[in-house]
Amino acid sequence: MKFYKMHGTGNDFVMLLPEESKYVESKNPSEISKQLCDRHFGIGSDGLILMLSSDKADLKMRIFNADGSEAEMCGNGIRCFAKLAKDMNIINKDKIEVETLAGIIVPEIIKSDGKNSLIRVNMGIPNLKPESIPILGFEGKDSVINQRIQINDKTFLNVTCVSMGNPHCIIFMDYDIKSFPIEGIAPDVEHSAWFPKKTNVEFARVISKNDIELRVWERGVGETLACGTGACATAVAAKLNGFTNGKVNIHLPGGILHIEYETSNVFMTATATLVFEGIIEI
Ligand SMILES: N[C@H](CCC[C@H](N)C(=O)O)C(=O)O
Repeated sequence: MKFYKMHGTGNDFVMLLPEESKYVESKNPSEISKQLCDRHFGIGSDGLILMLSSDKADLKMRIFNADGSEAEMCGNGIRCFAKLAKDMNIINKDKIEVETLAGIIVPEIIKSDGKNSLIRVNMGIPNLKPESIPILGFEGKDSVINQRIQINDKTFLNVTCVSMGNPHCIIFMDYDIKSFPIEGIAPDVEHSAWFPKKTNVEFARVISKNDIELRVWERGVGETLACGTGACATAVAAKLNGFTNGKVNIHLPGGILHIEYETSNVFMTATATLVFEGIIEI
């Protein structure tokens, strides 16, 4: 089976074209994702992305995490998806509509030099309602902004929660997040009873009105070099808390994601890169 290995600011994916995607979908995509994403026994990646036909949009994208769980959306992944669909002539336009479990998402190729493409994505409208994150314990509230929750007997956190179709729990810190041992608390947050569908966990330090430093512990993966929906959710959370303006550079270990958010849709601009292609037996 042919596959394409791609990344968006260091968040890497095994990508399949429609024929292979249909085959995998007809088998057990969750198990296959675990096999292909394994960094020792498989190709190695943060996730598996299927490219499928859609009766609601130009194409349909399904994203499976390295642990086999299916996510609603993937920001870095949809940039890779748009690049691959155009480069392989699956679609012959630069701006496409993609059906996802988070709704119709619209990536647009701004420029491309073959290996790398610059892509701007309309990521849709963030959802702040507790029942949409979902997070328990805030019934009747409109949002969860800077709220204190207890994670375990020794950990209390001030959190802001945002859904980009997938759940995000953002923790703002005012000290060096590079050296902070996020693996010490992130898994407990990811699997906390507060979050019935688990959650992605963001550790953010505001550098200026236009810059945030970010590390992300992703649901179903662990720490990644970048997270597109996480960067969008963090930009929304920072604006809601009055920390930043509408245009924010999110500085992640894998690179910078440029986010625009005023009051409605969130836009993300960054690159997508083809690393290699290959054949694997499954
Ligand atoms: N692990 C995420 C899905 C991948 C999102 C991330 N890679 C991105 O770029 O948005 C979740 O379970 O919600």
